[in-house]
Amino acid sequence: MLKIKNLNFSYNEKALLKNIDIDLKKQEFIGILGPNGSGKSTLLKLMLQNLTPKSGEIILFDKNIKDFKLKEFAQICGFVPQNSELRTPLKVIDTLLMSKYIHLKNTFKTYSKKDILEVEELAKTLKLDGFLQRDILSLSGGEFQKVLLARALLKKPKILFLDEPTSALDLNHAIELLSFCENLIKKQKITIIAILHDLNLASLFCDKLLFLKKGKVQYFGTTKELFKKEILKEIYNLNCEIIYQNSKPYILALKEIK
Ligand SMILES: Nc1ncnc2c1ncn2[C@@H]1O[C@H](COP(=O)(O)OP(=O)(O)OP(=O)(O)O)[C@@H](O)[C@H]1O
Repeated sequence: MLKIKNLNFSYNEKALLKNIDIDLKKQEFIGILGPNGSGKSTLLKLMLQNLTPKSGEIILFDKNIKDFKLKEFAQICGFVPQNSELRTPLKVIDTLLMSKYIHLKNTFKTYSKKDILEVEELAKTLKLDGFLQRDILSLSGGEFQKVLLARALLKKPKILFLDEPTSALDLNHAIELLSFCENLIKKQKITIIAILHDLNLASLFCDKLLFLKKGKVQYFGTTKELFKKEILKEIYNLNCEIIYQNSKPYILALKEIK
């Protein structure tokens, strides 16, 4: 579904992403993990064509992403950023309706009753219905993050890219949001590619993990394959114990004893 072939990227003269080769299957929940500064967001930006590789190819549904028409690419790929550039004082309902703009055939036409119903229905599912008339700038971090998710989903994307989607959420809301995303894989047959920092949330939700370190794909596999003490030490310099619960591995981080 998404293949990356020998991709290299640098912001300046120093190479950042080096010889990235990835082959991702559709309808999976893929987690991109790795230490701060390892290149996770940069890799996501390259997949979304916000950056251009120095060399290599990104192939989506058998087509090089640079050969997609911009509108088609924007329809296929939904993106939930870490911190949105949305700084305009807009109502939540207007922010959400704007994401339907991409589906309007005639851009002079306005939104239909069906669009408004769809927005209201999704808002209800995400427990955002009480916020539709609020200014987006007045929302809490967690509420705002859910608006960004709703905005991405209204485009009905085939792939949903999430950049630390739970960073502003407490554990209960994080699990709620990721469970909602997980259900989308089954119900709407989408693929999810998410940057996550929380290893235990990754264990709960991800089918596969990609561990980046210093701009290289160090490991790609399931949590059962990758959640090993030596691998986590190598990637994060983390001392930990691995605990199994319902056949899923969880990480118990340890403070180093000197
Ligand atoms: N526009 C830029 N110009 C120069 N360097 C950049 C730019 N954006 C990011 N970098 C650098 O590239 C490296 C990788 O950044 P990136 O944001 O991809 O890492 P990350 O793995 O997502 O980190 P984090 O977990 O901290 O969010 C970092 O050293 C960062 O400082």
